[in-house]
Amino acid sequence: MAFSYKNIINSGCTPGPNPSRLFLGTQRPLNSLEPKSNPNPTNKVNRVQILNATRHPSSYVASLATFAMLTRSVATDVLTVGKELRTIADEFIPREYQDYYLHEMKKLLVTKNTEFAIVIDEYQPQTNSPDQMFKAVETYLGTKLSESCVRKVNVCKHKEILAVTMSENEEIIDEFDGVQVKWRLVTNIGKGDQQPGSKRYELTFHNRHRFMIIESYLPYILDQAEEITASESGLKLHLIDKGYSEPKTIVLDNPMTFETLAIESELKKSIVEDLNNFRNGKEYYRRIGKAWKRGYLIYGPSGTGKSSLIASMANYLNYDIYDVDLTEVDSDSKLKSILLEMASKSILVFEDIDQLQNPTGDDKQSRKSTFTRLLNLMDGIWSCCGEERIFVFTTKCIDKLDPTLLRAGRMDMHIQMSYCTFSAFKQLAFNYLEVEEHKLFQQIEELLQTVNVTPADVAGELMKCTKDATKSLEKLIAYLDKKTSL
Ligand SMILES: Nc1ncnc2c1ncn2[C@@H]1O[C@H](COP(=O)(O)OP(=O)(O)OP(=O)(O)O)[C@@H](O)[C@H]1O
Repeated sequence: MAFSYKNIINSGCTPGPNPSRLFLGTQRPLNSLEPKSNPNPTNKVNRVQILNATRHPSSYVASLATFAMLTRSVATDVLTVGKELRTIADEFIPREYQDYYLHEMKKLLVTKNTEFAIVIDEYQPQTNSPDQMFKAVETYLGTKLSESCVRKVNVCKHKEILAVTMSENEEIIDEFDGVQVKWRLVTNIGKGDQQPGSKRYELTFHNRHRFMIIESYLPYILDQAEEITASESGLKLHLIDKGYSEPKTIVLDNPMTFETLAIESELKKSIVEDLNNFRNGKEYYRRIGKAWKRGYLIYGPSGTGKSSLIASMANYLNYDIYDVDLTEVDSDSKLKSILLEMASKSILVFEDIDQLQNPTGDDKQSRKSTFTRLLNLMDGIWSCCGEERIFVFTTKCIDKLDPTLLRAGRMDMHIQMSYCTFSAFKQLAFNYLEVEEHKLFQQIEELLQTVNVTPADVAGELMKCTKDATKSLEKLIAYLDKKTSL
């Protein structure tokens, strides 16, 4: 699980207001998160604290606590600190109290030195684009807030839901797998690479749980947030077009499903089976060492249901759709950002791909290079980021496509959307007129064998008179007759 763009602070290594940021995942080995030993563990300040203490046991503890905090900043090597403590205890603390003090001291040191913190910024430092993990944490913590407290409530216009968020500097304790963690929301003051006024979540927990937190808790939050979002607002359609900085997101309001999609039942069955295999294929993809993604090429004339099929897939899998207008995505970095920011369990759609490959007009060169970049990206490392990704390419004309794009591995399944067949018509008649059989069906079956009409054409005719099935079918027959005579 790669959290390549998450900032990690090891507070045991570098405490204080300006902690250094380390990277997890492929960019930095995990052992680099181990505390670094300090070359100079002794420090005069610590001794001053001890000398100022009174001889009362609790005062020693208070002073030693200060000592522990200061020592933490100069000597993170616990063994070295332990030796120092013994020397100090011998020198300044009455023998009968020494064991007690050392015991208390050890507790303090263990507590302070083993705290581990992860910072999740609102924006990614390089691109300034919103961080997915931040959004996920916000969504997840929204469900953890106590109802009795006063909260900031955001009303999202599109979604008509209330999003409850944490107040600044508020702390929330969460528990996962028996481990307690603490969340805090903080505003950045604009130091380093962060925008002033932007927010960050700080997650702290015991050092010994850091692998579990990174490998299980954070992915769990991502999953939970996705589920919460999907259940609250339905699926989303993210539109990525001109001037892309952040996708425009709208609720996907296409009710098309595999039940209502009018295509041959055998084809429908094979698509659903393929999607099931993909969705349940986590272990399989891991075992064969391949990124968990699948490419579909959907081709057919306008109005045969390519977009309807994509909506059916999204509704079936409960995946968001990212609709990318490649003609407007004019640089490598934009394409990379799209792929990186796309949530897992999503469908990335590139429509009318033949137009990119066979461009006409002034922007010929730039479109061609977009196409080449896309091919490279699909095969490259960027397409491996995230999991459960589906790529869908559509074209009205498969013959115009470069064979390199059709290669297995890029396009795992080719789906042809055809003109309206009789069985597709029966599905449409059921959708629009709620009839399964009718005396006019035979005539329509014969006509459909002689004329090419799309399901969109047929649907358009049937919609004209939905209250009277016979009248509606007669209108359709008249339309088909007219087409035949052309
Ligand atoms: N196979 C189908 N099953 C059910 N309805 C369909 C089908 N094909 C088309 N329709 C109806 O026609 C409308 C337009 O179809 P759709 O946009 O899916 O076609 P398309 O092939 O994507 O067209 P284009 O290539 O022009 O984008 C749909 O909203 C739907 O109402």
